[in-house]
Amino acid sequence: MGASREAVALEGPVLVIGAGLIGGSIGMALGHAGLDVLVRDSSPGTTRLACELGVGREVREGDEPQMVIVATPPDVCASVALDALEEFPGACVLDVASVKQPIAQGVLDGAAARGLDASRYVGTHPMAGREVAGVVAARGDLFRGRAFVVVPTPATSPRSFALARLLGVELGATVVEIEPDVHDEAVAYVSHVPQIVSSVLASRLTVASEAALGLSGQGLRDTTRIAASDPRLWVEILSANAGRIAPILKALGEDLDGLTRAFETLDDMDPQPGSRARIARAIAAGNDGVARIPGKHGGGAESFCRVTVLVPDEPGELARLLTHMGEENINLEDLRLEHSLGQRMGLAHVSVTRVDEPRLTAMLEKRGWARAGTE
Ligand SMILES: NC(=O)c1ccc[n+]([C@@H]2O[C@H](COP(=O)([O-])OP(=O)(O)OC[C@H]3O[C@@H](n4cnc5c(N)ncnc54)[C@H](O)[C@@H]3O)[C@@H](O)[C@H]2O)c1
Ligand SMILES: O=C(O)C(=O)C[C@]1(C(=O)O)C=C[C@@H](O)C=C1
Repeated sequence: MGASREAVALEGPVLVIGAGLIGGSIGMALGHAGLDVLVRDSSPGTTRLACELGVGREVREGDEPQMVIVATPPDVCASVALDALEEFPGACVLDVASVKQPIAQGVLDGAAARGLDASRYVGTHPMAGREVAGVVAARGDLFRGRAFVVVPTPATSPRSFALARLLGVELGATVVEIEPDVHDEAVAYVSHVPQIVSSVLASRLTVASEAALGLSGQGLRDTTRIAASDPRLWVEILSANAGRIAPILKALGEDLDGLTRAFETLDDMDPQPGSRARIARAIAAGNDGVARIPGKHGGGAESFCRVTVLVPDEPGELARLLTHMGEENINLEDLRLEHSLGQRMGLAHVSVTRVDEPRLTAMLEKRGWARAGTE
């Protein structure tokens, strides 16, 4: 498939079906690039909201999209894609779901049964998202610098494949081609099991005391951010990849059982030899695993520099820091706050481009802000 590419341009119109976080973010990015973006959601109110938020415009009679992007939950992707193949006979139809094999199979089987042209279908998966759902959380720069996986089926035409690649490029992402089952095995490791572990870990906090939670630092926040994800969406994603998730969870369970035994014996008056070594091995194996993740923050953030500034916990202080940056014409790329109840200082993690970093450092010094580190 990769070898035979046609000269084709992504010109639009592009119809986005499913105007949530991902569909909305794609629409915003493509609209920003000057394409005519059409929006359709099963909820008419969401369609209107998406249009008001700048995702695109509503579909009009006679519209003939060049591309249809299905950004609905995974359980309905295949049927929505099949309906789109039927409704728009000139369009390339793709989906962006987090699992690929069952959807590809559903489209191929459905197309054969309904006499539709499956060569116009191609699966994709932008490897970027957020823990919040819905179009209100959409951002046009969500996919910049991230992987955009293109997952053709044996039926996908070179034209559809080329258009899907062009979509990834237009989103500012790095295009990667993978087969459906290889994709699903990969995301079980890098996305699905991490989601489950984060959720299970965070669920332990429901029995922790208020006093304990008041001590929460960045370690807990780093490991639980995605525990805020939407259960309705994730039950569909995870159940569509159950066979690949189960063995990884089983291995994880065995690791946890071994560690549990080690901690139980360490707690005895006469601990068994080897328990400390077992714990050390577990932490060291984690070092090995994390060292294999390419790029510290994943993709695009590499080009940013994160400066941590101490901000007094007083009204208006954060606004004062941002005003100082604005006055020096330093563009804020991202901002994350770390602040725990009862602490007199908060940490503002301010991301700027590497080019802006020296000016930010100089400004902080000049205006008397304390810096707690730079990454
Ligand atoms: N959230 C992420 O981090 C992420 C990242 C990459 C890919 N994905 C995939 O993108 C897809 C959308 O996820 P999301 O996070 O944007 O979800 P979301 O809940 O924010 O949006 C889904 C939208 O689809 C609409 N919808 C549901 N059924 C529909 C139908 N039959 N026809 C038209 N619209 C319908 C909903 O009303 C909603 O507006 C999923 O398949 C998901 O696996 C999600
Ligand atoms: O960063 C997040 O919030 C995500 O959950 C993104 C994430 C991921 O696991 O990397 C989640 C699901 C998607 O299918 C793709 C991306």
